[in-house]
Amino acid sequence: MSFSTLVSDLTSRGSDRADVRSQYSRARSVASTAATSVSIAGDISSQLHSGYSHPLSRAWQAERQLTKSMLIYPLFISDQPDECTAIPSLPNQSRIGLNRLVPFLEPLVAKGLSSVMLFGVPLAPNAKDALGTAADDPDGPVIQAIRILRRRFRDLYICADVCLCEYTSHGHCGILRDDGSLNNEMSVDRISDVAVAYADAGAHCVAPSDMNDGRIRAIKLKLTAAGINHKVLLMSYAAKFSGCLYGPFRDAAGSCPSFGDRRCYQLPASGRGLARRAIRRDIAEGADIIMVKPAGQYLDIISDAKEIGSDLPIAAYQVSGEFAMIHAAAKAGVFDLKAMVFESTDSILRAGANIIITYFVPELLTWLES
Ligand SMILES: NCc1[nH]cc(CCC(=O)O)c1CC(=O)O
Ligand SMILES: [Zn+2]
Ligand SMILES: [Zn+2]
Repeated sequence: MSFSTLVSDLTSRGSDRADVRSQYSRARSVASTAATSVSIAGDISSQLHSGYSHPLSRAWQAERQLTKSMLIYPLFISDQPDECTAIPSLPNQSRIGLNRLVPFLEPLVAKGLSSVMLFGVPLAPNAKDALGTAADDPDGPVIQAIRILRRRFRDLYICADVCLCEYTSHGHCGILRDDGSLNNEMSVDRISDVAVAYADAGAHCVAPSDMNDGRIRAIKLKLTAAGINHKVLLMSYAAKFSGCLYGPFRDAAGSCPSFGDRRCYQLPASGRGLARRAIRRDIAEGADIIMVKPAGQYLDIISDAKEIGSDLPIAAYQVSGEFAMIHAAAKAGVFDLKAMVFESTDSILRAGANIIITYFVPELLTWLES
């Protein structure tokens, strides 16, 4: 670090004057010793502070910069057509009914929104049962939303999350045996039917988040049998970790399990090897996109996914808990919201993702404008 960059670093960090003065004199004494002991010509490779305080020269350091086309915005579609209810644990996010969907999205599409991920929220009494029947109800929120969006927004890319937990009475991501454990075979059969129903309604991409073994292959086979495989991408939530970052989502979607937890089908936080196996397995089964979720706490897994799936797009889901944490910390004055959001998305891109699913999409569309 040269003397002048050290000083400009110190001043730009906003230290107060006295502080800067004392650090300045310390820097000067360091610099003067350095000047006598280091030959400038002999050690050029140690000089990394070559003037990147300018925003453009900072931007040039990035392998990839965030663009609007990398973003997918998650939406909670309610079965109550006129609903537009704020979700308390997810700042600025709402549950939206079918009648509110187009006016809600119009300004975002005008700002460059390119893709959404749909989650259905059945609120009607008796909407939930043991088989998650409402998941592929042709009049249900997801299938209807897909049809409306395809008709109204010609260029919008529509992804549909595929799972049963929003629709099952027990809140688990599949069909259960009498002893309460997941019946993998029945679950995969049901999940793959739901995926085909969403694809058939016009979803460009189906994204199974249930984690049942063998679902990627089953979905591919059924899409092929239905003659629509050529129209739809299959995005696998391949490396999905169980933890405490999904709480606000479960509030929003009403998908909290009524007993037990998701530990038998979601990965343990420490399970890097398991995640690598799941990524390899899902690629072998025919996944077109590999997703890692959550994002910020699992950057190494994103980088593993990029290495293992070097020929596939890699998506990262900055989940509800990450979003809520960043909001809460910004509100508490820990940092500036915008600066932190870009720091988080830069980290996700640096780790190797090229698609980011995040609740910050509306803000990012505004910030990426300038
Ligand atoms: N299969 C449900 C599902 N799909 C996406 C998320 C999490 C998204 C978020 O927290 O933002 C979850 C929650 C869960 O596994 O309980
Ligand atoms: Zn689920
Ligand atoms: Zn799930």
